[in-house]
Formats: sequence, C-alpha cells, structure tokens
Amino acid sequence: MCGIVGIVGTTPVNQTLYDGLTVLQHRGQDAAGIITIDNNTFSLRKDNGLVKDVFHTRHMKRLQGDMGIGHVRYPTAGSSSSAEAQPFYVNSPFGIALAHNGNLTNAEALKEDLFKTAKRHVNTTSDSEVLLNILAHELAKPNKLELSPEDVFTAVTTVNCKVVGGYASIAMIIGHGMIAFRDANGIRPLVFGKRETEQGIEYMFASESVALDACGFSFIRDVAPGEAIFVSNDGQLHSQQCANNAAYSPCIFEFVYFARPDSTIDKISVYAARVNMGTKLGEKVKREWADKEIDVVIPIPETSCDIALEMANVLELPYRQGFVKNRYIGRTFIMPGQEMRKKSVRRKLNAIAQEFKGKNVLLVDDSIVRGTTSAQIVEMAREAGAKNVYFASAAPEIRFPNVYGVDMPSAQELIAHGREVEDINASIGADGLIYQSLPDLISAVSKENPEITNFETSVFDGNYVTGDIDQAYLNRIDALRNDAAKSDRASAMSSGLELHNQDASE
Ligand SMILES: O=P(O)(O)OC[C@H]1O[C@H](OP(=O)(O)OP(=O)(O)O)[C@H](O)[C@@H]1O
Ligand SMILES: NC(=O)CC[C@H](N)C(=O)O
Ligand SMILES: [Mg+2]
Repeated sequence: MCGIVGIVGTTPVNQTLYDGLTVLQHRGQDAAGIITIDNNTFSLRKDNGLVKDVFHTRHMKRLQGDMGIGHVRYPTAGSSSSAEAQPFYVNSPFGIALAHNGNLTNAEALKEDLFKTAKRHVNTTSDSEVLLNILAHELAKPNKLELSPEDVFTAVTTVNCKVVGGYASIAMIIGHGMIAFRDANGIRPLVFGKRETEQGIEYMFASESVALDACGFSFIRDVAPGEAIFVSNDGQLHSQQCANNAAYSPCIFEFVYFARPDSTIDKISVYAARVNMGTKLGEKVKREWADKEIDVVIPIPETSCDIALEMANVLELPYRQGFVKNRYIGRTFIMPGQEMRKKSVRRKLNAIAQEFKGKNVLLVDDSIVRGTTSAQIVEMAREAGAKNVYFASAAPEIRFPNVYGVDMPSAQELIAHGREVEDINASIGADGLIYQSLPDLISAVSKENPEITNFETSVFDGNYVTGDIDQAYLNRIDALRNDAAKSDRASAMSSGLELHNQDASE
C-alpha cells in the first residue's frame, strides 16, 4: 500500500515532498523516492529505506525544481530491490516519471504486449514500470511536440481501457505538467488540494488528506474513480472522467488498517469509521458473550486503539493501554518476510503486568491476517498473568488473497483460510475469539458516506471487483509471491547488479 505525492508549485518543492512522504510513511517502509523537474531535466533519488534514511542533505540539494513527485513503497509486485523503488522514469516521449499505488492484475500480458506492439522493454518485474510504459506509449500516439489537455485525457482513457487492477497514480511530463489518475473502481485513494502563494496557486496530490494538512495545503476533493486531473506547466487545472462505467468500490482495508485515522478518504473520516467499527463490535460482544466475564478492554497498538476505546464505552468497561509500543519500530504487517514480522512483534510491544495480573482481558485488534501479532500477544498477556484472554477482531475473517496492492498473495499464509473461528481461536491460543461480521464492517464505514454502498472486500468474501480473477490467477500469484518464493528471490538478487544501482556514497 504505497504512498504517493505530487506538487506543481511556484517555489522549490523538494522539502514539501519530503514532508508529505514522511506523513505517508505508514503506507510503505521499504523504499522511498523523489523526482523533480528543473530546467527540463529530471533529478531522481530513490533507494530502499525510510524517508529519513534515503534523503540526505546532498540529495535534497540536488532535487531542484518547482514540480515533483514522491513515493514510499510497500512492495506488492515484483521484488524489493532498490531498482524497483519509485518513481520510475522513461525518456520517450518528452521524458515522463510516474509513481503508483496499487497493483495491476494484467501486468504480465501488458508487458508482453508492450514489447510486441510498441517495442518497449520493461527492465524490472515491477507492474508500475509497465503502467508508466503504457501511459508513455499512449502519450506518444498524437505524434506532436506539444500535447493539449485533451490529448492527455485521451491517453489516460486508453490506459484505463487496457489496464486492469487497482491504481492511483501521479505522473509528470517534461514541458507539459502533472497528471493524477485513479482506476475506475477507485480502489486506491487519491486526493488533491491547493495552497495560495504570492507567485500563484500551487497544487498537491496525495494518497491521503493528512499529507495535505501537514504540508499546509487545503483539501479540494478526492480524485473520482476513473477521473484524470491534469495541471499544466502554467498552473492551469483541467479534469475529465476517463473511464467507462466508473463507480466507487474503494478498498475497505484502507479504513480497517492502512490509512491514518486523521485522513478522510472519499468523504469518509477514517477515525469515525474505526469508532463505528468499535460500536458494532462492542454490540456484538454484548449480544454473544453475555456469559463471559470481562474486566478490561486492551488495544493492540497502534491501529486498533480508537476501535478498542469505543468498544470499552459500549461495554461499559475500563479501557487500559496494557501494551507499550516501541515508537522506533514500524508497522509489522508491511515488513517483508515472515521471520522479520515475527521477531518484530516482541520488539515492538511489551505488556504492563499490573493491567493483566489476575484479570479477564479482552484484547482488540483491527484485523488478524497471518496471526503473527495475535498469537504472540495472547502469549504475552498470559505471561503477564492474565486469567482469561479473549480476543476481538474489528475486521471479519481474512480468507482470500489480495490482488490490488496489499501483500497477502497466498491463501495458505492467512490464518483464517479454510478455517472456522473455533479453530483459529485454538491456533492463536485464546480463550475466546470474536470477529466483526462483513455487513457490520461495511455499515460502519458507509455510515460516514452513505453514497458509497460498494466496497472492495475480496479478502473477506473472495469477490474481486475487477472481475478478471480466477483460481489459476491466484495460484500463479501464490507461487510467485509466497514468503518462500520472495525470500529465494531476495537472496538471488543480493549478488546481482541492476540497472538502478546507487551506492551509499551517492
Ligand atoms: O495477523 P497479522 O499478520 O499479525 O496482521 C495483523 C496485524 O498487523 C497490523 O499491525 P502493525 O504492527 O502492522 O501496525 P499498527 O502499529 O499500525 O497496528 C494490524 O494492525 C494487526 O495488528
Ligand atoms: N503497495 C503498492 O501500492 C505497491 C505498488 C507497486 N505494485 C509496487 O509493488 O511497487
Ligand atoms: Mg496492529
């Protein structure tokens, strides 16, 4: 679930892009990149690592220009190599750079087609480099030195016809401007805002509204599903619907886990949606667990805190932050590799014994995916002296892989795959486990914007909104991206040289 930002400014944008990426760091911890345009020339810095580690003063000084885009990456296709960090660049036509959040489901076929019909070579295994080349190929078609906004929209319309999957993207074309576009289902979020300066209006695009807030831009609106917005070099904003049958189906997992609570996505406050999840789940616990004695509600930091607090209110029970989070360890779910994820839970969370000793505790998490967190946390609660450990998940059972930009490629790795609640409860070692129902989750989120009635919920129900996913596709993704396959690839890669091979002294 990467984070993307783009600014068409009137003064240098390097620092604001950096600040925007820092605020979106929760969407991707693996790699970061910024590309700017100055004097018809791109300057690019990208590498593996957190924003604060990738950009040193010497890089920032070189990222000159009043227009630029940035990316924080959580790899969900291809490899974790620095060569696949974003933004990507292609030299023809004009010079184009692109940052992408999401996953294309037909990247393989598109890559082959690009080679056969356009003689374009894609050097990495990244689906985002494919998307860039498709866009570039379409932008070359008018065969003009100067593209009009209509030419740009025609190109995006064809891209939308060819490309399937989830994509929120920001691209820059040298000499022309910046385009932001979102897939026809609006699976991945994208917003834009503006800031008035003495030199004129500056525009900013970002994955989440929180990046606009932090950078002093005022929110204008979400980019609509299938819409493209083009800000030309002279600062004029143009927009057009570029997809047939565009309709909202945003990814519900953004509201459960990915997005920051202080963001608003598609007119839905993430915080309010999580509070509603707490209300619904609290009511379910009240209904179904009337026989259980619970002394205290304890969240599993960080994402579940708002949910657990509201559950405690509904259940009229004390809320206690019984786990302390090490603020220097990132999110475990988006770490690459199960070994690292497993080790990080105990490094990240530690129990305060007096909140557990002799008590019946209700632990609350936003979701249980592989069960890495829940199994260890239950154990920690017991070690801290809890009498009974009950567990509640604000998201329903996650049983199906995600193909739109959340790295859950293998059904076998999901703790709820092919299992019922009793069995999952036994495997995390709790004394009771309760899940939110899917209708309750949907109503918790859509309550904040009743105009959105459809969400991308495939991880819970196996219905893939793009309609192109069958078992053969899921088997292929599983073989390519399960944990063992990824770690084999990572070790094979560590000895090789790639096209993008910056060393630390750069
Ligand atoms: O069942 P699992 O595979 O462990 O995945 C689910 C857990 O991972 C996430 O936490 P994470 O540590 O990534 O981030 P957070 O601090 O925002 O809660 C999520 O909030 C759950 O706690
Ligand atoms: N999570 C994402 O949005 C990732 C974008 C792209 N598929 C990549 O792997 O780089
Ligand atoms: Mg968590």
